[in-house]
Amino acid sequence: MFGKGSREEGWGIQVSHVDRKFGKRLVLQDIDFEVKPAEIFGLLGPSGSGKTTLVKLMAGIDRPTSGTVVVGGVQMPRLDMLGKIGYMAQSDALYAELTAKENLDFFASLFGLRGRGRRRRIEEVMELVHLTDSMKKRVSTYSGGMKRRLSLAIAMLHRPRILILDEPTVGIDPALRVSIWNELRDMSQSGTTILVTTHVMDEAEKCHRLGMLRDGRLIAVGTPGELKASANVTTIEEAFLAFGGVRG
Ligand SMILES: Nc1ncnc2c1ncn2[C@@H]1O[C@H](COP(=O)(O)OP(=O)(O)OP(=O)(O)O)[C@@H](O)[C@H]1O
Repeated sequence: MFGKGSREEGWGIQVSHVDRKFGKRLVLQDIDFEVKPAEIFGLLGPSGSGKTTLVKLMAGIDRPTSGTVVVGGVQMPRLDMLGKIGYMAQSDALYAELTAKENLDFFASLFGLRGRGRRRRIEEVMELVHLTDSMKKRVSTYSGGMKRRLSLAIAMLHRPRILILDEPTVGIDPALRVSIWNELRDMSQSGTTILVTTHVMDEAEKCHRLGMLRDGRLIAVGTPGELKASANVTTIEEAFLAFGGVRG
């Protein structure tokens, strides 16, 4: 199911008994699950349920209060893993006064991409997010959706083994959303492990497996089919409500 990447060991993510506290507030509680190599794993949950807090631990930009996060066999956070992970945060980390091309060049340098390969890869990712014609425009003139697309292009630039995307398709129109999901599927088929957060139910259906978060707890994990079957419902939305104990 997961294509040729499934033969490669070690590029999964293991989250083991993770708690994250901010002061006295327990924002993540005993989170325990695994993302398999080359899988598209979706984290689904309402606003404030802890999705961003959890993906930051996996991206290695925060550390758990207790428990462990292991990515590609390495316990996080670890600085030398950052080059192997593509992370797209919810708020865009772009230089507004620079053009898209200058932003891409900057991140390409950080990732050690050089020469003709770098130019080709920049063209590829910009084509993918339909921004080729806006390559030379300043990011300050971009719309919100264009900034999201540029952030996605940057996250994919260095062909990371693990791609962590926090709400990647917010503000992106439906046609482009479809092409981005097609690309995510292709990447997973060629071995990239993808963790994506969403509250869009039809996107959740496209993931190989889902984890449902509610109030900092993982209330269910499984394929979309398994989750619907075990809740005896026909939609992911209903399954989420059933697992949360709040049937509509
Ligand atoms: N640095 C912090 N200090 C204190 N509280 C925090 C901090 N970061 C997050 N929180 C709290 O943790 C909870 C979970 O936040 P988080 O951003 O992880 O949720 P989310 O599921 O990603 O929500 P959304 O979909 O709205 O982004 C929230 O109540 C938030 O206020």
